[in-house]
Amino acid sequence: MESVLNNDKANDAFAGAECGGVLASYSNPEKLIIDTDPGIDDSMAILMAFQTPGVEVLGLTTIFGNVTTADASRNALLLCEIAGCPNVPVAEGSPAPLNGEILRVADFVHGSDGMGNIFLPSPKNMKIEKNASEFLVEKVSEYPGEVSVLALGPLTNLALAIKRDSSFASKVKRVVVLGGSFFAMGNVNPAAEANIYGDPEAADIVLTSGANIVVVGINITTQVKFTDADLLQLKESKGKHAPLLSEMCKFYRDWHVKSDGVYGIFLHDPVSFVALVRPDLFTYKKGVVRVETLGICVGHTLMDQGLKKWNSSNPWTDYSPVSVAWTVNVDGVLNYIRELLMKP
Ligand SMILES: O=c1[nH]c(=O)c2ncn([C@@H]3O[C@H](CO)[C@@H](O)[C@H]3O)c2[nH]1
Repeated sequence: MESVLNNDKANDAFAGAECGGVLASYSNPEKLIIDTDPGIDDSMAILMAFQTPGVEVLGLTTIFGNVTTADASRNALLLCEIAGCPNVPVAEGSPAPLNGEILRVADFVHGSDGMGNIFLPSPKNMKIEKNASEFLVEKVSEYPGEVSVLALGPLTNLALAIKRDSSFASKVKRVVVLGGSFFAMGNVNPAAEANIYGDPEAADIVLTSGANIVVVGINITTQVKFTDADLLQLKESKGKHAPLLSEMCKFYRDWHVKSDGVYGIFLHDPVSFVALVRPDLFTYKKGVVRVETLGICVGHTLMDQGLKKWNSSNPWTDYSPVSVAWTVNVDGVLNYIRELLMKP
């Protein structure tokens, strides 16, 4: 897979980004919508996107997961303001999964404000009137084949966009999904990862939709950590958003110590953003992915790796394959994240 940034431009990658990260020299910026439930690591990824030259953030769409959908919209508006891009639209998404039942909001991971209990003042701007699925359909229809979506939360809004417009899957350029855990354990329970668990029906619709999809599971993202030493380096750095992010990360770090015995943090959402702009830092395997929607393994993602010619058809038969991140260049991804977050 090609990098969004060609080599010459990659060398300039951290110089002089404007709002939306678009440099004048980028005649063809990557148009991006971030579907998100911010969330501490979501906030990191969003601020990284705004700082990345060659990436034009068309808007943020919001979803429940780490916080309620209403709080996700508030945090998304705040993040646009903090990034210096207050006019980037925020379209609020579904308050609940397709089956109507929110099983949990992960305030124990992100604090009751979703930002590590730092309780920032309210944003000045308002969400737009269009809802998330309307906004997603509108933008992919306006720029067919040009809009990428970075999906950092449960996939309800994307499933609703697919239901709203049967050509959505063919018009979206690419969807990078942070979700699932492939042949590894989950983070909600042994079977399920939080984003897929948040709306398994939606995830199954999106992953079998035929869209050009890259899935980054937590079997990949948990390989990329900021240790306590990295967090200290972030705090002491001259990064534009370093003071805010290091304040936010305290709560998230303490959760990792309690929950995983990790003295640091997993960089789930930033790693997924890197998969979008530097796909060359990962390898991929293609296969059909289905999601369990019933029983004790609800939310489990299971991929047919294509290792066997099945004797009869099964629930994986005849669906389009997706690209599943298989390996990650940990140092390459960490360096990319450090550059974006720690450089002035
Ligand atoms: O419910 C959760 N439990 C966790 O342990 C956990 N660790 C991280 N996360 C968030 O869910 C996504 C990855 O599964 C990211 O947005 C994390 O912030 C978690 N959510």
